Amino acid sequence: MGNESSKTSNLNAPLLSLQSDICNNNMDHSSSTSALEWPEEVAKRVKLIVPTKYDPYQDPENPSLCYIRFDKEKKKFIVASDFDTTTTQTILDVVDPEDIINIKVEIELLTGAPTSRGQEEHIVRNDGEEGEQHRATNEPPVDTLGDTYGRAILSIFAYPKRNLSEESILNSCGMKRKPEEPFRELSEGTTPEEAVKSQQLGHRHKHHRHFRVAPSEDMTDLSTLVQAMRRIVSPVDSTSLDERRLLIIINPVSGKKTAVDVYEKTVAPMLEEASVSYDFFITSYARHAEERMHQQPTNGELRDISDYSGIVSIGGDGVVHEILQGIHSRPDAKEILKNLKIGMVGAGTSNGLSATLAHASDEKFSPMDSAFMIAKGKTSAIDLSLYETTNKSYLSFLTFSWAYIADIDIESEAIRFMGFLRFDLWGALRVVTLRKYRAKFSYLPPTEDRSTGVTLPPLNQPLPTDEGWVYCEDDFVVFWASQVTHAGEQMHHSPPSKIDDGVFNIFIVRGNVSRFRLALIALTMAHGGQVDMPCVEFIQCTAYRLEPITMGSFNDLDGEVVEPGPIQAAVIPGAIQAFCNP
Ligand SMILES: Nc1ncnc2c1ncn2[C@@H]1O[C@H](COP(=O)(O)OP(=O)(O)OP(=O)(O)O)[C@@H](O)[C@H]1O
Repeated sequence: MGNESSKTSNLNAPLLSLQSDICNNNMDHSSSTSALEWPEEVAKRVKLIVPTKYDPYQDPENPSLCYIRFDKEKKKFIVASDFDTTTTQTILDVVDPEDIINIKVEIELLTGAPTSRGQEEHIVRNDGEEGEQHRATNEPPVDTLGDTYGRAILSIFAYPKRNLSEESILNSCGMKRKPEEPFRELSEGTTPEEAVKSQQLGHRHKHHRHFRVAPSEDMTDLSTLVQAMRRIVSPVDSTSLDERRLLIIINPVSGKKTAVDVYEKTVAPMLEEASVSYDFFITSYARHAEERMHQQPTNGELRDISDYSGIVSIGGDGVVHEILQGIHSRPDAKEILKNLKIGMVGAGTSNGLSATLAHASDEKFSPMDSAFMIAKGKTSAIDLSLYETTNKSYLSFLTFSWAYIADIDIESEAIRFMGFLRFDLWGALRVVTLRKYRAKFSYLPPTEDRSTGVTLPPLNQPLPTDEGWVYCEDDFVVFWASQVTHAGEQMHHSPPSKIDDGVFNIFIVRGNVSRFRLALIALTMAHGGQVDMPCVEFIQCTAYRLEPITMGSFNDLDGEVVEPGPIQAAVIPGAIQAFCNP
């Protein structure tokens, strides 16, 4: 367990002459109103050199200048040749603050006499992008090292959605990147809602911007500008970015065994760009992640998880399940849940939590899109639930299934090598060999106030008769209780669910269903098409108890087999924060 590695990004090390406030992240996030306060006069004074990719023919001895302004109405940063929006100007670039994970001032070190050129004298570049080279350092930006001197680079680390080429970013905001063209309003017939919607498509991809700052005696303006930009980029993140420290848990055997690759190529580089510190470890055996959650001795080489602001898993839902059971076993579980944030980068077979968080945030499902949400740092409360079987209790985040779905999930383990296809094949088999299971099912419908959870009597004691509980006994084919919309990246099985609605949505098909109808339901449930079909019910409740009469199925909690027999559950509303942006 001692094989944990630590990464603390130092890319934001303070520049001597710029004062640490340019580079540190101690931002005042106290109110979203202050987030939109834009230092217009200061921004006019910060002159940037137009990158050669925008103007390849400019004179390097006398380069053109540009400025960053903030369009409050459209909520976009605009890089333009002029500040005056009423006169002719060139819009060079438009950057959506929502796409930005960090803004830094870095120093490019050069040798030789300072000139306005210097492109051919660059030293190192740290992000592997095309364009002018630079590197982050805490060296001073003046000539203090013999013939070495530095110049400031303003870097914007952004991940717009893939379908937006540079041109279409501009178009979606109604601004074309034509030289000498005045600022344009949204093109005819395009509503602001449509422009926003057009950005809700596509995967994210890396599109960073680097601007050389024109030499200036006074760097305070640059500091003020960067801080204002940062406030707009993350106005409500109460955790200072400096305080963020994540524990990344990687399951190398999840799904197609890509988790280590996903970490190295996608997650680690993005966290470093976002200046997030983190420790990571690769699991060596089943339940390794669960063990890691146990309290660490204070003198040990590992940090206790209470020292982290968040835990991120790279793998499947099984790792998240382990993480939650590990936390659940601690005496300080309540405190941990209150303070910890969780994130998931799906690299397993199903990836239900990751797909649900992406869906709730209008993001696509992919490692890059999930890593973006984690690096961006926005969080929202999600519900968890407490399940109890005869001898054990569990913290759950995803689904409980019994009968048809549990049989498919657990029995198809035998053909695990087939990936997600295993569920389709086993599903078809189970339609042919249809099984019905009898059970007593009791549930508590939600009331107006869902902010506090329900406390249930022990499983061996009767439920109250006078508090609105509904009781039934029936044959069931499908019994699938969810707190998430997706049980997997290709399984949008519970469209009525919301991550923080304080209820279970229980998808039920009773024993009177025909094979043909069940086949239709099975074919459509991957995209939620079963919702309005005959024989399909969605029951909302804040707590329930299931007492199987026909034995033989599995109790499948979050994709893991738990103790068979009677089971009961209650929602824990908004129990933990998750990295997402609903
Ligand atoms: N190093 C390891 N060797 C063997 N098993 C491991 C190791 N690390 C974790 N595990 C186990 O692997 C199991 C499956 O992991 P995980 O859920 O990440 O992948 P998956 O089953 O492919 O995805 P999903 O749960 O989304 O369907 C977990 O139950 C966990 O206990």
